[in-house]
Amino acid sequence: MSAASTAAPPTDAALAELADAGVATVYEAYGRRGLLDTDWTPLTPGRRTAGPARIAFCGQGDNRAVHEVMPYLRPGEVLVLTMPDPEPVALFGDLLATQAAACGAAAVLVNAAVRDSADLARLDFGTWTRWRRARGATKSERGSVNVPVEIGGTRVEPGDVIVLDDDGVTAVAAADVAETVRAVRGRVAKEDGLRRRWAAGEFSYDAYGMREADERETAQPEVSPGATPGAPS
Ligand SMILES: O=C([O-])CC(=O)C(=O)O
Ligand SMILES: [Mg+2]
Repeated sequence: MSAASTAAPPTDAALAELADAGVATVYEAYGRRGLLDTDWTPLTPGRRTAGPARIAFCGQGDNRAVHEVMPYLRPGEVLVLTMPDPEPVALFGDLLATQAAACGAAAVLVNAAVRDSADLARLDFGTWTRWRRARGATKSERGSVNVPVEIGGTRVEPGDVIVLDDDGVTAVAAADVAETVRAVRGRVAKEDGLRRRWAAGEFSYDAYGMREADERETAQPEVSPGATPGAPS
């Protein structure tokens, strides 16, 4: 995503609109960009949320950077945790989650494992993780905090808006949030209109001209190259 530092922080209203629209709609409205294109498990299915990224890039199998990033975490932010080569090591559990809750995190995204997952599921914020695994992280490598990272093929900068729901996770560059909210509104209105038509019995196959094109193609006799139309083959 683009440089976050120059963009004004997103408004609560913009974040609420992106969260309500959900991952698939935001990703489509953003021109099919920003998807953190890998498998995510939400610990509390049914939840939709959005917030600016607060990032810790951990050492391999190590969560010292998660401890280091915690004092930076602000209300409404999405804590993003990753490591060079994601593997099922628990970077995050109940005790770190208790700190994130006290800071007012909107969500936690763990590109590794979490543990104590039943406790995490009871908290006010949602946790999205690659794996659930008890395997413990070391606490010795410094890592980096408040740095860009790449997750699921998408570069995420601190402050980019992360949108999370049951479908997965997508990101919008901080500088593109206002424009994306407008595009999301357009898409939601368009889909509302289509939903009404489909509910009334109309078919997209007809409305999109697919049936007509298919029938036209079927009606045309197939002519093999070099053959004389009408001549027996
Ligand atoms: O301590 C850890 O490394 C992770 C954990 O289980 C917790 O935060 O409760
Ligand atoms: Mg624990």
